[in-house]
Parts: sequence; C-alpha cells; structure tokens
Amino acid sequence: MELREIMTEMDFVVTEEMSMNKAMELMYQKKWNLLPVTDEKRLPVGVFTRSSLYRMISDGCPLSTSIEKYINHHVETIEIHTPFEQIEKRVKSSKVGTGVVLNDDGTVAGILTKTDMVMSLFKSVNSLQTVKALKKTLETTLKYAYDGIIMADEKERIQMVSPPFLDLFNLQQDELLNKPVDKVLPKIDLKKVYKTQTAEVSDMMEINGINYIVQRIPILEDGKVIGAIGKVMFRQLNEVSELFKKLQRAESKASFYHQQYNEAESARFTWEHIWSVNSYMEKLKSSAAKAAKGRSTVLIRGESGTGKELFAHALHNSSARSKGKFVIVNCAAIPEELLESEFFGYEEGAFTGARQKGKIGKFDLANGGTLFLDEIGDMSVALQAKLLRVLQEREFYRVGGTKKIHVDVRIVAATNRDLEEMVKNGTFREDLYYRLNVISLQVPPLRERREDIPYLTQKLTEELNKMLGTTITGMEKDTKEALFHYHWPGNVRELKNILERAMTFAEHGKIQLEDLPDYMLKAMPEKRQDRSISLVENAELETIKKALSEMNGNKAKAARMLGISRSGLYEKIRKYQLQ
Ligand SMILES: Nc1ncnc2c1ncn2[C@@H]1O[C@H](COP(=O)(O)OP(=O)(O)OP(=O)(O)O)[C@@H](O)[C@H]1O
Repeated sequence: MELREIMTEMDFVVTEEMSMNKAMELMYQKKWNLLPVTDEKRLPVGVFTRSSLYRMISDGCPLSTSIEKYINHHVETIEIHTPFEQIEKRVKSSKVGTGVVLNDDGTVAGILTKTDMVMSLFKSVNSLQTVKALKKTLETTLKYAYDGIIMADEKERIQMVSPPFLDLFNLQQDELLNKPVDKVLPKIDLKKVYKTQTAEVSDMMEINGINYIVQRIPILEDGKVIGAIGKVMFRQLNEVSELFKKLQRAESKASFYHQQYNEAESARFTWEHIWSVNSYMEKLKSSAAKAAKGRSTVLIRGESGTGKELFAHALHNSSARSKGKFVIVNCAAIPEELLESEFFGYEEGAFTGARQKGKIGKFDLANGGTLFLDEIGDMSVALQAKLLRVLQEREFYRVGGTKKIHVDVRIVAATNRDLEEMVKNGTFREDLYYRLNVISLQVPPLRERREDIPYLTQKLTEELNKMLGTTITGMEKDTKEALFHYHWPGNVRELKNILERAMTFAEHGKIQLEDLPDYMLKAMPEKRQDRSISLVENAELETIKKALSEMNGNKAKAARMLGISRSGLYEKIRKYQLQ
C-alpha cells in the first residue's frame, strides 16, 4: 500500500503570516488538529496545533493576530515513499498523533494521523483470519488513535476497543470484549451495518457534555459482512467547532449584552443545581427548601465560593414568589454614596446634574419577588439603619421623594463575615442582625465535605465540556488525589476555576497533574507511606477530628455538626481508634 493512499492530502497553504482567525477556520473546516506551516516554497517550518490555538486564546490575542509566535518548530515528518512496514513501526512508537508527509523534494504533501493508519489497516483486511492476525498491531496503534474505535466480528461480538472509546463512555475493556455489541452498546447501533452492508454516519449525540458522531463501517468479504467498525469522532467535533463558534460569539458585543439582559433579574438555579453527596448539605438543602415556603428573612452564611448565591437562587425559585423578580445587590461592590439610590431609587431632579428622569430602586424592582443582599456585612452603619427601617415598616421614601412607597419584598442575605464579632465591635447593628438572622443557613467549606470533591469534579467537568467545547473524559489518578487533598480556600468557585483552566490546557483526553496550577502542586502533601486507609477514609477521619476539636470533644454536638447519628459517630471513633 502506498502512503499517498492513506494520508490526507493538503490542498491549501498555511504560512507564518496567517491570522489566528483563518487558521481556526481551516481547522474547523478540515477537521484537522494540526496545520503544517510552510514557507513560500512549501517547505515545512513548523506546525500550528490545537494547543497553539488555545495558547493564543488564553493570551487574549485578537483574531487578526498572526500565528507566527505560536508555531511549534518541532515537526514529525515521514517521506512519501517510506515502505508501509516502516510507517507502521513509526506510528506505533511515535508519541504524536499526526505526522507531516513530505514529497521527494521536501515539500509538504499532507498529513498522516494515527486514525488514518488504523483505517488503512482495516482496508487491507480481507479475511477474518487476517483480522485476528492484525489484532496485535492494531491494538498498539489503537492505543494512540485520537478517535474512539470499536470493532466487532461476524457474530457481532466486540473484538477490540480503543482507550479513547473507553474513556468517553466510562467503561472498562472487560465490560465490552466478546459481548454482543447491540446489547452492551445499543446507542452505537453497529448492528445496522450487518444488515445494510453500507457505511453511514449517525446524527449528533451527546454524553457527559461531549458531542459525538458515530461512523459505522462494515467489513465485507465476498459480499458478506465479516465484521464492523464503529468510529466515534468527538475530539475534533467539540474542540474545534465549539471553540470556533465561541470565539465568533465573543467577538459580537451584541450577543454579550443580550445575554446580560437575559440573566438579569431572574433566578436561574434550583436545588438540583446544588451538587453534593454530603449528608449535611442534603439536610441543609431540605431545610432551606422548607424555609423557602415561608416569608421569613433568610441569612446564608459561609466562606466565599461555597455556593451561597446558588442557595439564594434556589430559595427564590422554590418559593411562592418564584414568578416575581429575583434581584441581586452586591453590597460590597456598589460605592457607598450610590448604595442608597441603588436601594431606594430617586425622584426626578433629586440631585443637581442627576439624570432628568427618576430611577427605580432595587426594592421597587423586587416588589412581589426576592431581594438578595449579597455581602451584607460590608454595608455601612448608616445604610444599615435605613435598611432596618424598610425591613420593619416595609415602606420607604425615594431619594429626594416625599411619597411613601409600600413594598412586598422577601429578603435573603448572605455574608462570609463574622457578624457576631462585628456586632461586638460596633460595625454591624445588633437590631439589624436579629432582623436578618431569623433563619440562618451555614454552608460548610469544601474541605469539610471532601466527598463532594470527586462528585463536583465530575459534574463540573460535564458542565464545562459543554461550555468550553472540550472533550475531557476524566483525570489521572494522581490528579484526582491532588484535588482531593488540597485545602480549597476558595471552595467550589476555586475548584471550578482550576478545572476550567486545566481543561483548556489539557493536551490529552484526561486532565493530568501538569495541567494543575503550580501553587496547588506546591501545596500537595508528601505521599503517605501508610496506604492502609483509603483517601475517602482519610478525609472522613480528618473531618471527624476537626468536628470533635471544634466541639471541644462533645460527641453529641460533633455528630450533629457532621450530620450523622451519635451511634454512627461512636462507630467511626472505634474504627479509627480515636480517643
Ligand atoms: N454545590 C454546588 N454545586 C454546583 N456548583 C456550585 C456549588 N457550589 C458552588 N458552585 C459554583 O461555584 C461558584 C461560586 O458559587 P457562589 O457564587 O454561589 O458562592 P458564594 O458563596 O455566593 O461566593 P461569594 O461569597 O464569594 O459571593 C459558582 O459558579 C457556583 O455555580
């Protein structure tokens, strides 16, 4: 077989001067992950890859920037007349997924991907025996193929499957090998081609936030189907096409404002959006859902990034006021002198130089709905007095106004400050504190519910795959451990940010240790010598120790804090020999 028959020919030219926009468009149209860059004589000077593109985006380069500085000058090349056996050997040992094919005169002819190679091997198959003989070769090649590939024999039983396929569907090889393909993978629907004997491509499907399509190819011998191949394409689809769309969207300011407009004044989240497997969190959610039904003011406490705002959204959505507006005021973000008019609005001509027309305040806006006062601990004492009056009387005056305005607003407030301490030192009014603190919800920090880390990681990866258009199927074991042991001062927000960063930079389908920020890796503890207790047990032990010390050894209180029964706690104390 000739290399020319299996490679993908390059019928266009990419030079160093090409803009990022054009390069991206080519990657999208051609579905290539790598573009060979040449000089004016078509001699190779480097390659522009998906990670080069990501680097340009993360550096904030405008779309018109030339790709020159982001070219990788290391090029893996293959001469066009290389014998097939040698190509096979090179492909198997090479770490890169795509090679650049050169003509005899050194100019670029095209590219050869590992998937091209696998498919070519199938083309040369002409009997079932050969399929079996090729198995070893294919398995090694498959290991590095970029797409998910599955192969079934004439009895429709799975004979081979590539690692990206297993990653995408979160399956182990044993669960598939020798099993009937339509039983274990009905969605792939490979059975079809045994009947139709013709290759076809599926519609777009979705799993874990990742879009994919399946190409179904029958292997024919003497007019009979002796096997079938399913090729699941997902990486190119998502990474290039979504990125392309996203950038185009980002370019359009109009769409940005449109989105802002849509998001304002409506609560977007419900209890289902608060992901947790921690028993205390589950209880907190159900108490909050009960509180939502009443009229009382709710105060949500907890460190920054723990999900207080999410709780406020869900509270509003499950209350009788869900049809009304959900208005957010971040008390720390508004300048002191504007806070009053933000809250209460102002009458026409209230200030010299003010806008001619009056302005409606947040209290007015939230009438019939919920007003979420975020960072309430950061409000000045003077404004606290005014807020207290509205809460007591349910009435207020606009700035510069003389007419009393009556409102029906439910207040949900949140803070990460120590309000009790602030009351003591006079920076927070005691009477307002009691007004707000009718129902109080304490959202625990992430490090005190470590079992949520793997769960949130999985759910956030799915969400981010959709948002970023990436195809991350999981992470390496040591990376999971690093996340698990980190102390998470920024809580879920920090976890989300770290995942977003890692998913943007991950070169492979799985997040690796090197994709995590340096500051996190430095904070990693030395590897434990004693592996006799599992990571989850270790976290449980740490959480119990902390609860006991916080409650000064009072087991009943510690059990309540942990959301477990007293006997449950005693059992754990015995298990970990804690006294
Ligand atoms: N349990 C959770 N499930 C899903 N997403 C979460 C969860 N907790 C927090 N998040 C996400 O983490 C980010 C921070 O959450 P949020 O803004 O609600 O925190 P906060 O406690 O209000 O923070 P701050 O005090 O800094 O305002 C958001 O993107 C939110 O969607």
